[in-house]
Amino acid sequence: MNAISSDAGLAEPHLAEVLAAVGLDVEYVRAEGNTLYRLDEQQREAPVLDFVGGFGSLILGHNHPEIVTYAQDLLRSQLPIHAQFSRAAHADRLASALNSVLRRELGDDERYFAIFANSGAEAVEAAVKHAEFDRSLKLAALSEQIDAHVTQARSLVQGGLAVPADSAYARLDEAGPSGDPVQDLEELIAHVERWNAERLSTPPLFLAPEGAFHGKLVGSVQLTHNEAFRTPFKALAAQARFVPLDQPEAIRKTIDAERRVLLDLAVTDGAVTVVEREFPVFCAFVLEPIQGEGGINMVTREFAEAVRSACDAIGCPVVVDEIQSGMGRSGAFLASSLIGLRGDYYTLAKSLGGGVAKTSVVLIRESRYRREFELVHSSTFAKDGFSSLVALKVLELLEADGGRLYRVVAERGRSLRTMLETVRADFPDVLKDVRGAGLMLGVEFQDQSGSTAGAVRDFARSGFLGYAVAGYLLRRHAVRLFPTGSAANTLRLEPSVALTDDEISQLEAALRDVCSVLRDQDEGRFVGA
Ligand SMILES: Cc1ncc(COP(=O)(O)O)c(C/N=C/c2cc(O)cc(-c3ccccn3)n2)c1O
Repeated sequence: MNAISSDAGLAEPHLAEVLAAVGLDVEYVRAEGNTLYRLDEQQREAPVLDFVGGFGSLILGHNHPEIVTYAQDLLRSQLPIHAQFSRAAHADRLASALNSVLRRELGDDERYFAIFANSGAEAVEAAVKHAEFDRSLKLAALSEQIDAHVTQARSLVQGGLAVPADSAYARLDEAGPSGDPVQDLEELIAHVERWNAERLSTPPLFLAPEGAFHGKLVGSVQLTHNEAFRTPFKALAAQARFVPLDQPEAIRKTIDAERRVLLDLAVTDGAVTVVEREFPVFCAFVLEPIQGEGGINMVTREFAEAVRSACDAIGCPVVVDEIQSGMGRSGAFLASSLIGLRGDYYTLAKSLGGGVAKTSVVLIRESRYRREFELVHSSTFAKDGFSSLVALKVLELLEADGGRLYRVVAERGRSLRTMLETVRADFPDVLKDVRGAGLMLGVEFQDQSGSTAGAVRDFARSGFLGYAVAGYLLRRHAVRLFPTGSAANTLRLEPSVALTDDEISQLEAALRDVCSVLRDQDEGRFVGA
């Protein structure tokens, strides 16, 4: 491994340089289950135990035999993969199957409408677009109500049946009635229309927890907390207000701080008054029940209840992003069901494609769904026959035998977590925390900025310790883990449900070794080949 050094005043190393420097830039030639294969110096296949798991895309593992065989049979059958503007029977069946799973998991019969896409971020974009479509229709209805009230007030004043109330003049900062109630009302109406026009032109806001990751496309990247990903593109899309995951009370404070009203006219007992109507500033609250890219952070039941309560109070939809935590990875189909969080929208992707197809979906509960949205949103490849049928097969495997695989995920997750906790207990000076649920776990390493091992110190100070540790584990133990851009000291573990005790033991030996090297501050071993 080539150490990197920011002490020498070199420009900050880029991730690609770091991956190469620590030996992570490996080409893999085959994959199955939890194993990737590289070629060694003799061009022979060498196994690598993979805990990255496609960043949560492989709950069934690499190239699951039933999925691969099914995909091969589909292609041989010459099924229509792209037959847009026809009855998308396979996508409809997939939507129906997803509804059955949600009905089972959520325990109620409300229907969810499916909008399919091709990637996780695209599903989030569709969710954001639908939420804004819904907000814009609400605003249009509110504006129509206000226009009707203005017309009514104008008719009554012109008919001598009403006059502006004294309190109305306070809005105009005027001494009082001019003697011409018709003229006074017109001034009042002009004030109301100016006020409302200014607010109606205000872009919406989103709410998301600190540490959020929802993709890197134009709209979704503004819901991603990592400033390096988000701030260069701020000008392109509506902004989010981020709330700390450990401060549920911050949600209402943030909402209150952004409160806006529209002005309306009311006529009571012949007096025209100005009344305030809530302006829907927030378009949606978007959150992951278990933050992945943010470093495996759990949303608590308390935070979930605060989100639901605050959003219900302002009529704002809750978008539960299960793109990484869903599809059984937590030990339930939806990780949010483990904390009692009921979404108005759910996004799914990654493992929905079974490790061989690319597909995603946003599911919107019927009471929130705007059917007109389908006329303004589409995608060439979404709902394609191949991906829809593969996703159906994935659901069939997950739901088989009364959800046996979810129970296996929970049991394998307990075994993996027990091992990680044991290693952390033996190396408290090296491992800081173990977090997560099911087979979505994270191990946070202690800061090593003060290490006497120069390379360890440099990597830690450059924010690349996690990648350096990952490089050591790959080079020395043929075990593959990664940190994420937003939590560089936390290695994430997202293996498939096929995880074996031997694979857990192999990981344990690797972790104990690297923890010993860090505890001993043994630079030679850390950077060795
Ligand atoms: C909750 C959630 N919502 C939307 C998305 C976006 O999905 P797409 O990537 O399919 O567009 C993701 C995709 N996750 C990507 C991801 C998740 C993660 O935990 C780490 C890394 C990553 C990628 C490269 C280097 C290091 N880390 N990438 C997600 O996890």
